[in-house]
Amino acid sequence: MRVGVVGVGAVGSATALSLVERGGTCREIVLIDRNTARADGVAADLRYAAPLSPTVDVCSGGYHDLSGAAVVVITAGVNEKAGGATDRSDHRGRLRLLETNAKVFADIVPQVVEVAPQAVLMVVTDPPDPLADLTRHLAGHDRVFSTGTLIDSLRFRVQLADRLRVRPRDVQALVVGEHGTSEVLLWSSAQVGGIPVTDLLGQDGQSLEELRGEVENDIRYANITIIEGTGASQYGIGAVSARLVEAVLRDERAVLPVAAHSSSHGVTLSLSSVLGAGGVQQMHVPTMTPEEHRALHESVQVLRDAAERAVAVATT
Ligand SMILES: NC(=O)c1ccc[n+]([C@@H]2O[C@H](COP(=O)([O-])OP(=O)(O)OC[C@H]3O[C@@H](n4cnc5c(N)ncnc54)[C@H](O)[C@@H]3O)[C@@H](O)[C@H]2O)c1
Repeated sequence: MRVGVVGVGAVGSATALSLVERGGTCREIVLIDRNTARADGVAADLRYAAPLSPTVDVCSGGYHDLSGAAVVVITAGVNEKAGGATDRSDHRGRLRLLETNAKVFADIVPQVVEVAPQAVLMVVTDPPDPLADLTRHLAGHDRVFSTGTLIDSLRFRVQLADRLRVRPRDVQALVVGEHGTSEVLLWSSAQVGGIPVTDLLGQDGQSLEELRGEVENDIRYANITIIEGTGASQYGIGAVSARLVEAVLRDERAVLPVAAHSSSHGVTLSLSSVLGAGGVQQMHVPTMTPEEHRALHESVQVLRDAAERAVAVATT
């Protein structure tokens, strides 16, 4: 199985490393970047690590090398730091990168689809959900999804686990909607060991409202906190991206909060999605309170506007 990664910056190289280290996910990884020297360098670096994993070849190349690829991961484009999207008070957040990265996608997607018409296309570049809508438009097919709110859901689980002093693996918690500032944290269904987390939190004197505010803030702006330290958020999303490629290649039908086009919402958003061969196979709306429904509705409006803008920018 061949997997392509287009955009070999911080996120693309972390994704490729995670693919190599997961082992057995794919047989061949093709790295493409407009900065060909960078793609060559990352491929050479990873090739020397590959003998420690089950058999996998890593190479750099051009779009023609994607022929026969089962999945192409798109991580090319400007990131939050370079694109000026690191201000916590700016509600647009990652949407500030929309216009610039829509133009990058107008360059990349047709070239990918020409050589790999059967490939599932996974969008990581920000803002990933409107760019996935744009990718569907440019590709002319529906085998497109974005990493969506899986990374946010993992962050939610980790933050809750810290406060509950349990391991994150045992916390079930979802974030749905936009991977961005309008995302919706589903507190009402967050559980540990079958117990609502809201029954367990706030027992040490801190009010539940205050604690919720703190957690929401930590998750909504986790990318900025990381960027303030390192310049780019890469390892978490790299691991997420490799895990999602694996779910597609193995036709796992894994239930994960990733984003695909929902015909009932008329836009790409994260819900409880079933991921396997061909990408997202089903999408289900989790049980929510009326307040959570309202917040999701607002997130959908944000995403619809952004998707329209992305298509307009890329096609004019
Ligand atoms: N979905 C998520 O949860 C998530 C998490 C972290 C970062 N991101 C996003 O991922 C993207 C990449 O971030 P990064 O930190 O790796 O950026 P980066 O600047 O390190 O790398 C981007 C790479 O894209 C390449 N590129 C740009 N235009 C190209 C084109 N037309 N064709 C081929 N290659 C091109 C650049 O040469 C560069 O190597 C950003 O949009 C960032 O915001 C998303």
